[in-house]
Amino acid sequence: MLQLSEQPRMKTLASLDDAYELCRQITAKYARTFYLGTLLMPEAKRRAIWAIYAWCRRTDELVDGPGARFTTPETLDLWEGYLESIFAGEAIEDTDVAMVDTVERFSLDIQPFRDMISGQRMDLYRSRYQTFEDLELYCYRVAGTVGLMSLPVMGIAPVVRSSPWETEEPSDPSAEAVALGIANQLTNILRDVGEDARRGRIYLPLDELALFDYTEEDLLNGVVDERWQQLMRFQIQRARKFYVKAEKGILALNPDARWPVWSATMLYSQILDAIERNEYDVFRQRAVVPRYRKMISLPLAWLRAQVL
Ligand SMILES: CC(C)=CCC/C(C)=C/CC/C(C)=C/CC/C(C)=C/[C@@H]1[C@@H](COP(=O)(O)OP(=O)(O)O)[C@]1(C)CC/C=C(\C)CC/C=C(\C)CCC=C(C)C
Ligand SMILES: Nc1ncnc2c1ncn2[C@@H]1O[C@H](COP(=O)(O)OP(=O)(O)OP(=O)(O)O)[C@@H](O)[C@H]1O
Ligand SMILES: [Mn+2]
Repeated sequence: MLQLSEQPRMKTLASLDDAYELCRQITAKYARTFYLGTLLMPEAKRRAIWAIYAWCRRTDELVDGPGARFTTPETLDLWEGYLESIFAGEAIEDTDVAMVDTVERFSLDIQPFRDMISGQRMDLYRSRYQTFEDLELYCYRVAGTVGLMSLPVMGIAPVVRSSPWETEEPSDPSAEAVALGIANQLTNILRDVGEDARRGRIYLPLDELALFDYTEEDLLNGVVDERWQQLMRFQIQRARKFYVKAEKGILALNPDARWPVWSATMLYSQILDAIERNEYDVFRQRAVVPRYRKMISLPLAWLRAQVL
């Protein structure tokens, strides 16, 4: 459970190596899908991603973790104050020591971090989304921001391959990084519909439920029928469009970041396939990607990173 220290400046902080080690441990413990991806990165980038992950995880825990019931808007104000300190070069807690270093090394921008906190604020007062526009804003804040935070660490390739006869839109790495975060978050939402419903939360847009003649009550009761399956097909199709947009951005990344990002993308998007295999029952079974599928994804991602 995250506890904000009350007299932060009184204690001795971790060394830089110990702080990064702590961030690695947090990532290994919680990021079942992404940790594998980070292991494929060069050391300096991998450490920075662990520091960012640990900060994101701690932010998420404030509203989603075991101590969440003690979190108020004031807790998030305090957390935002800690963030400002990190960007001013001053660590308050042990893992911040790694963040201060990462922020300086990769010249990170504070705005996506602030935006993530405002996304967590939404979770404090909101448990319903009327339209996809509302939901997309939430997804940008809690996950699209991760793309913007990670992009300077991953790095953009010096030369982006393109040809004069190219008719496609040019790549916009920031927008594509945001798209990957949104794709992941939509996947996460679809996988966790049942778990969230048990906490009284519905992330799927209510106007889209209505479009398929499916009610909030149906969802809270875990009804799986033709209406639900149609609704889920629609949601999965939309999430896949975000992955397609994101894939273009991977090509623009520095070559040493492409394999890990391809891996994370392929691993995470396969959760959608698992939902389909479960015939859209996200209430009684958790959609998981089998180990053997994860294992074959890594060499496949490597190949894509070489040729795409
Ligand atoms: C290699 C890689 C993809 C690294 C990014 C790792 C990172 C810094 C992740 C932070 C995740 C985090 C704790 C976010 C807080 C809010 C939250 C919980 C969002 C959901 C993540 C799911 O994590 P979870 O721990 O629940 O995972 P499990 O399902 O339990 O396995 C999210 C769904 C959001 C994750 C969003 C991303 C990883 C965005 C990735 C985008 C990029 C790396 C940009 C790449 C650049 C281009 C141009 C495409
Ligand atoms: N503080 C914690 N201590 C121990 N285990 C935890 C803690 N927080 C989460 N977990 C476990 O880590 C796993 C990943 O968490 P899960 O994906 O369900 O939540 P989340 O990532 O916070 O959700 P979301 O991505 O929707 O915000 C879960 O199996 C959960 O039991
Ligand atoms: Mn999780």
